[in-house]
Order: sequence, then C-alpha cells, then structure tokens
Amino acid sequence: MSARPEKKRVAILISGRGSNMVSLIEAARAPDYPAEIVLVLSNRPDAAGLVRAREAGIPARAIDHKAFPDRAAFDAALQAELDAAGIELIVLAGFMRILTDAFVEAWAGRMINIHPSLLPLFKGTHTHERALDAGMRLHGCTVHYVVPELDAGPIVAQAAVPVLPGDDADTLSARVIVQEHRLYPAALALVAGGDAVLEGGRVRFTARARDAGAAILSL
Ligand SMILES: Nc1nc2c(c(=O)[nH]1)N[C@@H](CN(C=O)c1ccc(C(=O)N[C@@H](CCC(=O)O)C(=O)O)cc1)CN2
Ligand SMILES: NCC(=O)N[C@@H]1O[C@H](COP(=O)([O-])[O-])[C@@H](O)[C@H]1O
Repeated sequence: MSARPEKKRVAILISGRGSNMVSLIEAARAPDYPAEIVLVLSNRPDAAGLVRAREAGIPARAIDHKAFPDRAAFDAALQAELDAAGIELIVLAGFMRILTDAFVEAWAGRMINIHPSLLPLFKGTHTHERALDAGMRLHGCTVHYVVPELDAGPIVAQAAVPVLPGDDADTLSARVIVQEHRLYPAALALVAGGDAVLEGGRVRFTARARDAGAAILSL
C-alpha cells in the first residue's frame, strides 16, 4: 500500500473575522486532507480571526502593515514569518492588502484567494452591492490563484447562488458566505493535492479532479 503523500504546510492570511479560516481549519482536521494549517497571519492586530485561530490551536500572529514604511517592507516581514514556518502554500481568506508584484511572483502557483463574486465580474471591493446594482440574477464566489493584477488570477473553482427578489447586500452576502465555506476547503484540497495546477497561466485539472466535477459547485 503506497504511503500517503505529505500534507502541504499552509499559512492562512486574514484581516478580519476569519470564518473562511475556520472552515479550512475544520476541513484540514480530516486525516486524508492534503494540507495542514500550521500558521495564521493577519495584517490587522485587532482581527477577531486571530483569537479563533488560537482557540483552534493554530499559531497566530499579527504583522501590522501600518508599522512598515511601504508595501515591500511589509511583504518582506510576511515572507520572514512564512520562511520560518516552512510554509508551502499561502491561502488568503479575507486578507485585505494588495501584495507587491515581487511577493506574488515569488509565490506563483502556491497562493490562492477567495473572492466574493463570480470573477471576472466585480473585481475589487463592495461586490454584493455592485452585483445588485447591475441587476444580476446569479452571484457567487471564486477561488483563484493570485497574480499581481488584482483578482485576475486563473480560476480554480466557483460556486453560484441566486439573487432573490428583495435581496440587499446583507442577505446576498449571507447566502454567498455559505458557499464560500463549502468551496474553499474543496478548492484547497484540489490545489494541495496537486489536482489543480497553475501551468502557463491556466489551471490544469487532473483526471481525478475532472471526474469529481471539481470546478463548479452547483447552487
Ligand atoms: N497582488 C495581489 N494582491 C492581492 C490579491 C490579488 O489578486 N493580487 N487579492 C487580494 C484580495 N482582495 C480581493 O479578493 C483584495 C484585497 C484588498 C483590496 C484593497 O483595495 N486593499 C487596500 C486596503 C483596503 C483595507 O485595508 O481595508 C490596499 O491594499 O491598499 C482589494 C482586493 C489580496 N491581495
Ligand atoms: N477581496 C477579498 C474579499 O473581499 N474577501 C472576502 O472577505 C470575506 C472574509 O470573510 P471571513 O474573514 O469571514 O472569511 C469573505 O467574504 C471573502 O470572500
């Protein structure tokens, strides 16, 4: 019987409450999950997710971006923590800082993000309000590899939700976040397990991932 491949050592980067982080931590408890969450970092010392990570037994530290003269210095401090922990994959989960090109390129193919829209629609912020303003009947969330251009990286997986009559940004975001908590653990498993690989600017899925219908999760 072949030995199970080593779990990828993952750092989750947050800025806020960390609900996606909690979903990932819980998913990674499965013995056959291909990743282990070994570190949580936040650019905001007041992030509630730091407390939730520590409660889950995960080392969690704040690196306050305001304490650095520029983005490059902040990113270098991130890199030092990631190196010290032997991190192999970075998972951005509500991490609200734009990373420098140098940092992103150093982690090419090893850093993913979840965005609360069906990219390439509604890059940037305030996605739910913008989807409502645009009269969308479908909305959702996207897990993508991170590239220097904001929210433009190759897509790993998406989940869609209906926009219902009477929805406002709060009701819509509440529907989307439920799908985020399903999508992100599934997408990280694909990436950590080598079933969704960034190659030549596109995501190549293995036969196993294709058979699992991994790229799209239904309503
Ligand atoms: N180079 C990249 N960096 C980041 C990416 C990316 O795709 N390329 N994804 C983001 C996550 N994100 C949306 O998914 C996002 C994060 C932050 C911002 C933003 O405008 N940040 C402001 C500060 C906002 C704040 O502190 O509240 C900024 O950095 O000046 C937009 C989109 C993570 N990084
Ligand atoms: N542009 C990035 C972005 O907007 N990310 C979004 O921030 C929220 C974080 O919630 P969480 O801290 O509860 O996971 C999530 O909805 C995530 O999609």
